[in-house]
Amino acid sequence: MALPNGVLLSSHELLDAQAHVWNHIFNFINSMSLKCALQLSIPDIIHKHGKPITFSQLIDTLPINKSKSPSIYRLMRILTHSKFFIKVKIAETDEEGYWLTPASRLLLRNDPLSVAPFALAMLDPILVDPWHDVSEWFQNDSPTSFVNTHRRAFWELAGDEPRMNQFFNDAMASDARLMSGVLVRDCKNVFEGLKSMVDVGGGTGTVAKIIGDAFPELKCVVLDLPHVVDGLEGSDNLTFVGGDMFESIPSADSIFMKWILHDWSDEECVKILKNCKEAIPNKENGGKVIIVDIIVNDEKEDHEIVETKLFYDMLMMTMLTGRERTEKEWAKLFSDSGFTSYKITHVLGVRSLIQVFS
Ligand SMILES: C[S@@+](CC[C@H](N)C(=O)[O-])C[C@H]1O[C@@H](n2cnc3c(N)ncnc32)[C@H](O)[C@@H]1O
Ligand SMILES: O=c1cc(-c2ccc(O)c(O)c2)oc2c(O)c(O)ccc12
Repeated sequence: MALPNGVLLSSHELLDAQAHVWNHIFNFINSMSLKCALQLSIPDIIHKHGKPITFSQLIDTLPINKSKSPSIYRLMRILTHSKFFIKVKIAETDEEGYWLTPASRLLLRNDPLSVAPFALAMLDPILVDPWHDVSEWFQNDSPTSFVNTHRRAFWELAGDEPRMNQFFNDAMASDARLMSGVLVRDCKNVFEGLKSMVDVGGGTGTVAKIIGDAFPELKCVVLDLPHVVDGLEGSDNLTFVGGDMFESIPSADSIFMKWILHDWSDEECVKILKNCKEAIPNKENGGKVIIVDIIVNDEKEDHEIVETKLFYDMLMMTMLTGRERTEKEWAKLFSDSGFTSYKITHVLGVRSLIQVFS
């Protein structure tokens, strides 16, 4: 069979191509099915049930119009296919029931590590609408597609929409809990021996509290915008400072930045990193910047991991002026800011830990 441009394809190739296109057209159905299950609290219902739940038990518990029950079967079928639920045999009755997978355990609402707030924030129309206008953004002079759609920057809108602000802060805090647990468990050596650390853009201090508790000798300072840290209480080894990382960063022998640099352009990152360098006065004594962020590496990695990183890159492009970077691009930022060496540790899933030295 020939395509209009004369390329010859077998029937098999043609049908595969069609399936590939359809799969991509409907990719959003994965996201929206997930959103629907979260809004109906299906993971929580199964968790509360304490053992695999049969279809009829699930229907009895769900707050739905019961005439729609057969459609729940279809929702559960696609979410089982995408590994959010599994079907298992229930020993006593020989019936089948739905049970949670590691992915849906992360969607339980009251779990400290819950990704549910992040999912609900990212799938809210406010954050989905700008995706419809990306091509328009390419053609005009708006800084981001988000600004093009909403006429104001992300933070300005978060300030006016309490629902968005709450979702976003909860989303950041749950990731911070998940990640700091892994950091103090698997990356102890990175923090051992440090006397002071500033968590730049550390939000409400979730990471600093967990690291500070694991290393009581370490004095932690959280620097964030005044409206974020105003009124927050510190502790023996934790203080909050309201300020602007583009102006100056308090002095310490180490600086920590999680999920900061990917929000910003190269020029902005160099400004922040130069301020970090200024803040570390005692360069002989092991001063360093500790970065937790994505490194794009499209050659050696699993397809799903690479795709997730590229999703993040598009997210940063659409919502903010940031980007995800390859190791080479990171190295250039470090040398442009006056640092001499860096060391990468890959222990944090999609993200990496980078230590940067003066
Ligand atoms: C993506 S969040 C990351 C929060 C935290 N590091 C985490 O990973 O959970 C970015 C943070 O940077 C803060 N931020 C934005 N602009 C800033 C500035 N100019 N100076 C200091 N902090 C800033 C925001 O308030 C927000 O808390
Ligand atoms: O939607 C997002 C928005 C922001 C964000 C907005 C304004 C800022 O001034 C800032 O510093 C960060 O950051 C994100 C992020 O870091 C993620 O990993 C995922 C999503 C987002």
